[in-house]
Amino acid sequence: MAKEFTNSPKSNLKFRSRSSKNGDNNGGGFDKQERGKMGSSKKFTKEKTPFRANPLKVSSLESNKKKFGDKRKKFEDFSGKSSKKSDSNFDKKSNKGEKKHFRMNTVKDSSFETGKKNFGDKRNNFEEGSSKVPFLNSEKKFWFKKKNVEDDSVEAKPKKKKRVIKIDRYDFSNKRLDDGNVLNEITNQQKKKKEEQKEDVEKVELSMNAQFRAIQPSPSIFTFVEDNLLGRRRDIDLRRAGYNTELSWPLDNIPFSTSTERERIEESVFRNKLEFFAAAKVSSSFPPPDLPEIAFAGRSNVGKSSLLNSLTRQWGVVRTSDKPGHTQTINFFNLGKKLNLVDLPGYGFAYAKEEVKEAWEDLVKEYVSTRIGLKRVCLLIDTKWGMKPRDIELVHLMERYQTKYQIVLTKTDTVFPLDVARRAMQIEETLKQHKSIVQPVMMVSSRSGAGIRSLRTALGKIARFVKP
Ligand SMILES: Nc1nc2c(ncn2[C@@H]2O[C@H](COP(=O)(O)OP(=O)(O)OP(=O)(O)O)[C@@H](O)[C@H]2O)c(=O)[nH]1
Ligand SMILES: [Mg+2]
Repeated sequence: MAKEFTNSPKSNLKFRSRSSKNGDNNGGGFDKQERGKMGSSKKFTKEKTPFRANPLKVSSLESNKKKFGDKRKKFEDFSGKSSKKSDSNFDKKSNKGEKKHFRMNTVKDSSFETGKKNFGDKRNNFEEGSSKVPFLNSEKKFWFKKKNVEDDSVEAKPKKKKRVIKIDRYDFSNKRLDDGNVLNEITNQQKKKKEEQKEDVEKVELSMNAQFRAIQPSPSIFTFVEDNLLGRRRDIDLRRAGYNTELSWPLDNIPFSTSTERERIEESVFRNKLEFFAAAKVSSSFPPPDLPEIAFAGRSNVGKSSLLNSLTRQWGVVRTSDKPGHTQTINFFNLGKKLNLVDLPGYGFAYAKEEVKEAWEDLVKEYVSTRIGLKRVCLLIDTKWGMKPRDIELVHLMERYQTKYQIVLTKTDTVFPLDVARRAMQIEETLKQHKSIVQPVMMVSSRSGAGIRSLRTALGKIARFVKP
């Protein structure tokens, strides 16, 4: 049904409140639908006692009326046909006896005219037969049709491919660095890398361990280990073998021990009194080479000084310490005017400045390569860790200068007997091509005294062939 908007106070208020609710700005509160209706069939009638909410609107209406009112009258008078048309359009209310009409919008009016041309007689027919608004109906139909056509076209058209954007996870050039996610990604990647590196290191270590475990010691080495009670042993095993386990090693300071003590020193040369007689920081302060010398070389803390004490059973003559780098000079000891024992400063890890350590190393190298009267260098290797690059470096140096050297595995009491045998086997295998090496590899523990007797025997031979 065609609605009528009268300027009655009630209707006006209603209208305003609805438009303001919707927040619509279409022509001072008219929504689109209402406008369409208005353009097609609605009339704005002016009541006798109008109430105008908006004085501006009223003034504009009045001015419109002034502008077009007279012209329209003239036009109606001039052409009856056109006036009829205009009546059918605008003067629908004329049937109800209202006198004055005015247009709200001239543009709408013209569009209405064109609409009328298009729909022409049909509309008139409809108006006669039906009370519904024909233009609206036709518009609705048109809209439905349009929708259907759109649906068809959607079905007919091939589906558009989705645009896939590939993102490079490692490309941060286009991202803000202060973005938390990006930072998280970076830290995650760094963590992953570190873990991978750790795994790689572990793999290498594992493979080295696996290689070590695969070593099969020769029967001669293994029997030597067992005979000398080398390696970590239970007290009961040591007692059964005749050792007095109640004697701690510093108390075992008896050069001429009897069977009731731990072990008798059979090699006479080592029963002699051990006397310190020279220390050298530079090669120029080395003492004259009167007696044959046996030097003890090796990394810091490997147990050089302890071995000297253990060999002679004269604890305290050679100072020892659990702090690496304790011995900082080349110390010369005389043993019964038959043999000189030389305690060398350690190389590698030590609590000392780099320059100082380098100076020690150079001094040791100079000593082992140039010292006249040096009969043997005992190269001490920690049984647990094996040979390190600095040890190999020294070996090469001694090979070059044809200095006789013998490998002595120390601290054998810290590992299992089988591992002692494996380590000895491993070193023998790696150095078997070398010419200046004196076989076999010796294995000792200054703490338990295991293997010391065998080392005395091996070193005692050097003193025996020395002419007085
Ligand atoms: N378990 C065990 N510990 C030992 C053995 N020999 C030495 N040690 C210990 O190893 C540490 C270092 O001993 P040192 O004789 O001073 O070693 P070093 O090679 O002279 O050390 P630097 O003088 O620094 O080159 C000391 O705490 C000793 O008690 C051993 O056979 N077994
Ligand atoms: Mg020392």
